[in-house]
Amino acid sequence: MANQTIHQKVVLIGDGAVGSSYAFAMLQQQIADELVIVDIQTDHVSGDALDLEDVQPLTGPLNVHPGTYQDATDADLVVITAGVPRKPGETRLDLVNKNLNILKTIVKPIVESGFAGIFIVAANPVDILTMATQKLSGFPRERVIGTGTSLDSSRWQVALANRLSVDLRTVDAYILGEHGDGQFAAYQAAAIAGQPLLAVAAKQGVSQLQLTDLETTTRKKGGSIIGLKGATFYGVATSLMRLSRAVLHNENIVLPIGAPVDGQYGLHDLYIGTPAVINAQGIAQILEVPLSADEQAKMVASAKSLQAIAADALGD
Ligand SMILES: NC(=O)C1=CN([C@@H]2O[C@H](COP(=O)(O)OP(=O)(O)OC[C@H]3O[C@@H](n4cnc5c(N)ncnc54)[C@H](O)[C@@H]3O)[C@@H](O)[C@H]2O)C=CC1
Ligand SMILES: CC(=O)C(=O)O
Repeated sequence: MANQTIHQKVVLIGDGAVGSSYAFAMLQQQIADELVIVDIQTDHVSGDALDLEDVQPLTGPLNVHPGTYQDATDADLVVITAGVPRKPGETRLDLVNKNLNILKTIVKPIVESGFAGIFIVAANPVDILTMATQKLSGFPRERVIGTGTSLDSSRWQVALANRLSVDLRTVDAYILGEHGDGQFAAYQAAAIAGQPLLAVAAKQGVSQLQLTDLETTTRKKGGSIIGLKGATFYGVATSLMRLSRAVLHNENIVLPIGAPVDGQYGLHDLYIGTPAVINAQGIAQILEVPLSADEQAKMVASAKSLQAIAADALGD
């Protein structure tokens, strides 16, 4: 990784709601030394960089400034949030062609800059765009990370903590599969303070049907927020910040991501939501969550739907 020990540099592509929230989170958390922001709306980026630099006296130095794709030449991370967001009633998959065309204009000049770091992708449909980033860049798969079901897992953890009245930090539970309608909760492996989720729920009189309703609400939460305020951004921006920290601080931490499965769950040749170990090399290890037969069938169905879209959009 370029300049890992000397000067950590991140290039953010896309300074909209998600991108600017990510930039703010990076400044709050003091994660890199330099943050370069690139967007076709150049005046907006200039204004945002000036606005963001005033955070520094109260947090600490992080050189934030506008830039170009050429800035990726010595960057450790490129974070892609550029794209058209989902409109009310639109699915993430409706976005595929629009955002694929935008992605093509980004990845090529980044690679041509000599970038030798790690890509993190959040633009939707994120599983397809992450796969496309890997293919267009020709980078090793472990150096291209998608946010996958990171946001969905956060939503699920919040929902479980609220429903079961437990401290959020004791909830160990993941949403797997597509970041979209094909996602599902992995119940067998889920735990609250080390106790199986299903046992804790049963003890509190919460039925599987009620958990399934909660899972449905979680799946629909993005759409609900978009219906109310037009977009969602704080959750995924924080997922991006957390992933950035895991890479830049070489954390070896397990996080839910969009991962390039290679035999896990019997799947190959796609990015899909599952936990993985993240460190300075990118995806150090993809973890396979133990699934029930029903959950495994959902994983395969989710993969099939993503592969069909990838075949249409990417010609695979
Ligand atoms: N993976 C996830 O969990 C989530 C993903 N998203 C996705 O993130 C993406 C961004 O969402 P928002 O920030 O809300 O959208 P936004 O419309 O606020 O921002 C998008 C930004 O991309 C910029 N842009 C467009 N084409 C560009 C190009 N060729 N080069 C550089 N910049 C370019 C636009 O000028 C704009 O500033 C969308 O695809 C959205 O669906 C949003 C929430 C959650
Ligand atoms: C927009 C989006 O992908 C979400 O909030 O889940």
